[in-house]
Amino acid sequence: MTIYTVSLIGFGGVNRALAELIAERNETWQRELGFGLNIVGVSDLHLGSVISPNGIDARMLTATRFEKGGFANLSGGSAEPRSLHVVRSAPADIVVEATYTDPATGEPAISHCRAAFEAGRSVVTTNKGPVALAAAELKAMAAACGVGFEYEGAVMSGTPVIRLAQSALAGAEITGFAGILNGTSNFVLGRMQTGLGFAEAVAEAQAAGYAEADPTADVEGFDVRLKVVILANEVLGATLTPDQVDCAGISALTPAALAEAEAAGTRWKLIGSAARDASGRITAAVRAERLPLAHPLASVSGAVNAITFQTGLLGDVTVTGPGAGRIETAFALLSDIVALHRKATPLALREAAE
Ligand SMILES: NC(=O)c1ccc[n+]([C@@H]2O[C@H](COP(=O)([O-])OP(=O)(O)OC[C@H]3O[C@@H](n4cnc5c(N)ncnc54)[C@H](O)[C@@H]3O)[C@@H](O)[C@H]2O)c1
Ligand SMILES: N[C@@H](CCO)C(=O)O
Repeated sequence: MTIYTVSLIGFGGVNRALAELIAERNETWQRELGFGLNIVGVSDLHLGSVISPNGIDARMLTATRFEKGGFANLSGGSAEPRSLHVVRSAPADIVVEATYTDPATGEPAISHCRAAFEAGRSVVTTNKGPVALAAAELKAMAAACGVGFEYEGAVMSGTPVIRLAQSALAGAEITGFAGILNGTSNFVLGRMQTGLGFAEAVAEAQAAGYAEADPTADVEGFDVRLKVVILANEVLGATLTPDQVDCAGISALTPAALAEAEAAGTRWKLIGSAARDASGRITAAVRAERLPLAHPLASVSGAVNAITFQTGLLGDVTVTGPGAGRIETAFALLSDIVALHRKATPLALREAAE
């Protein structure tokens, strides 16, 4: 049986949810997936850090209400986050990067990834920054270091999109995509349709764990712009950077504007799209669009996302599912670890025979 040791970098909604899944399902995973997970390091800006080569009890970690700097009370703990130290020194096969997404710099996550690869550790991440801003460099570095780099949760949370497009749709001749790629803004639009104010709707999305640390990224389209860049580069072979994608969000829409659209048989949605034209040029955009109610994306509600891939051989292929949420996104991390496990196990992953 295989046990992978993991370090959790960032212990907010998503990595805490992964720890909960480990606490509840590790034995099932060992039976059904062929591996289990053992947490050997955790760091968080607010809580501090802890390294324990023999493992940290996931149940204790998730059941304890830690105060600021509270990891100092654990054996091997410190009130300081020391994230790079944890990445380098905790004996993890896999670093799970789930700190906040910085849409401008991708930091500190890019540095965490680089340090992990240098230390011979694979990385799985839900952080859009490193993937949108530095994927080419990081993929090359991971390959050179003989480790893995997976990031399915960077787009549409736990709903499979990146691997689906790259694997299951390989050869289908994808020429473009358009979709609802931000759970928070879609949730906010839906709540505003019921008459709730913009600020109250955003607060609800934050409480549900959908929103970014700075929800401006959700409602102004910056989060979708990162996802469009990721998908265009991963699926269409583009080399886009965020500044090449026109971007507008939903903050100018009022409940009255939404109601007026509805009365006219249309609905506002925040759409991210990219397409390759006949000359091979790829263009991409993020903007609120007024869709006819019969449009397949018009009925996608709440934090659900949906994307339609335009393909040469299959026509349109639409995938829909959760686009945000703590457990949903933790599942994406699990799916990344499954992918590492099945990829003939990168060099840094150790097997512990029982
Ligand atoms: N929540 C979702 O639905 C969702 C879905 C897909 C992707 N994501 C992405 O996953 C990541 C995590 O999301 P989340 O909802 O858990 O966010 P969160 O804000 O709940 O947690 C992020 C945590 O990272 C910590 N942190 C910040 N800087 C750090 C550093 N330098 N070292 C260590 N810890 C640091 C913060 O203290 C916080 O606890 C983000 O990048 C987000 O964009 C989230
Ligand atoms: N804040 C993001 C999380 C998923 O990337 C959203 O609402 O879609």
